[in-house]
Amino acid sequence: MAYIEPAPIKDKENPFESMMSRFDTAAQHLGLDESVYNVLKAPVKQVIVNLPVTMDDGTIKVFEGYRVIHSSILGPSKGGIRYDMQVNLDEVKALAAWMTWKCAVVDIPYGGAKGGIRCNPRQMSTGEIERLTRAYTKQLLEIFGPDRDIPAPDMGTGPQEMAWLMDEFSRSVGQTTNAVVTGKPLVLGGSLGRTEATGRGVMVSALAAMEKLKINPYQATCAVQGFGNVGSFAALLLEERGVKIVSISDLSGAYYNENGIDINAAIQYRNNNRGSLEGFGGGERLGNADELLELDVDVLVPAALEDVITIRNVENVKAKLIVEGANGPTSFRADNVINDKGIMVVPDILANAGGVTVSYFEWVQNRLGYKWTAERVNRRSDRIMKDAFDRVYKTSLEFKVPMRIAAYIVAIDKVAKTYKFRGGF
Ligand SMILES: NC(=O)C1=CN([C@@H]2O[C@H](COP(=O)(O)OP(=O)(O)OC[C@H]3O[C@@H](n4cnc5c(N)ncnc54)[C@H](O)[C@@H]3O)[C@@H](O)[C@H]2O)C=CC1
Ligand SMILES: O=C(O)CCC(=O)C(=O)O
Repeated sequence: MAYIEPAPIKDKENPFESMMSRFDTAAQHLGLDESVYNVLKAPVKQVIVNLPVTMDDGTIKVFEGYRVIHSSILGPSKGGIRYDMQVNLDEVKALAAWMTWKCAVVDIPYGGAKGGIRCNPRQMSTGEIERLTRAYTKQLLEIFGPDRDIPAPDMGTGPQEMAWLMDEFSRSVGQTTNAVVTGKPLVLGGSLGRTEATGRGVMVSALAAMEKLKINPYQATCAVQGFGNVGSFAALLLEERGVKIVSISDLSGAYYNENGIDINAAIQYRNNNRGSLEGFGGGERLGNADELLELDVDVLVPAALEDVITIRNVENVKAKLIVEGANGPTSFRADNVINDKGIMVVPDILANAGGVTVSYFEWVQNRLGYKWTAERVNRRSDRIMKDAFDRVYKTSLEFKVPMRIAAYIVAIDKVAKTYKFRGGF
């Protein structure tokens, strides 16, 4: 079988390499046959678009956008759109593949995709972001569709961008088509519970893992990197269940309070401060924001970007449990050290799957023309997250592998079996 050799250590990690390394290990455990391996290892479609946008000063700036469909074997492809200066094809390819595995782990009928535009939304006006979003949608009209490829928010995007995307798509097809995108504002057919869903899933999987590790939430400490959609809700919901959040961070820096940070106050501060924790007084500022990753806490929740736990700092990580709110926060070269240190990792494709799960509920509600209560959404997504955790935990015992490889085994097995039954791709 044509497995990829790990590349030599470089200055910069490559998330696609990290994804492939875990995929290869899981494929070997499963004894995946070569033809299926070859089908699953590469994305089915990679689109790069140039997006000319008139800026507020009248100049025209051209942005590069991407949409990668990794697989549609389980159903229409699903995955967020990221606006960030680091967006590049390898990153989007990795994120798209993670969506395939994520949807399979939680057993929802979607394939995997991801999109992104290399831009800095914090330096753009609302009008510029709207024009950029509409230009991206126009270029991808033939890719998107409620039964083809369904985008959602990711880093740097939220309900407003999804609303513009939905509007642009609807105009082009001549009818309101709200099921083309999820993570919409409630008035446009968004689902109750979607905003909190990813952080809520992080909380559910963290509590399930703490139970296995016999960590009492009421005596546990936690540090959360990233205070956007995922990090802030994960922190809030863990705090509500008794966990003391001693440190939080965002682009402005990291903040530490040994008595526990008041997360509601931090959220309010951020909301009134253009989305930033800059100047937050509820904790002392750490000299270097990355110190947060090395704090002596029970639980570490990386909820910002890829490759923050790497071979360079993993020896210093002291947490007993890492729950990956972000996609790809741990590079594959750090895996062995983590395993040797006996740290449990609830991997991204399991821990942050609450978001796509409630996106699925949103799509179902849009197609039914019906709205579920928040109680129904939360009850069903909590059940799905807990069942997925138990499935992965059981597989890790059965195959004697860490939770991350177990999650890939569960996912690849499901996609491979579906592929074999369908055939003919
Ligand atoms: N939004 C969603 O539903 C889902 C998001 N994810 C993943 O979760 C992660 C975060 O996404 P969102 O919360 O949606 O993004 P967001 O844009 O709402 O927030 C990102 C946060 O990370 C912070 N950040 C950026 N660079 C940082 C750094 N170097 N150190 C510390 N903080 C930093 C930002 O300041 C911000 O607080 C991403 O990896 C994303 O792919 C995964 C599943 C679903
Ligand atoms: O909600 C969705 O459809 C996808 C969210 C996403 O991009 C992710 O889970 O990484």
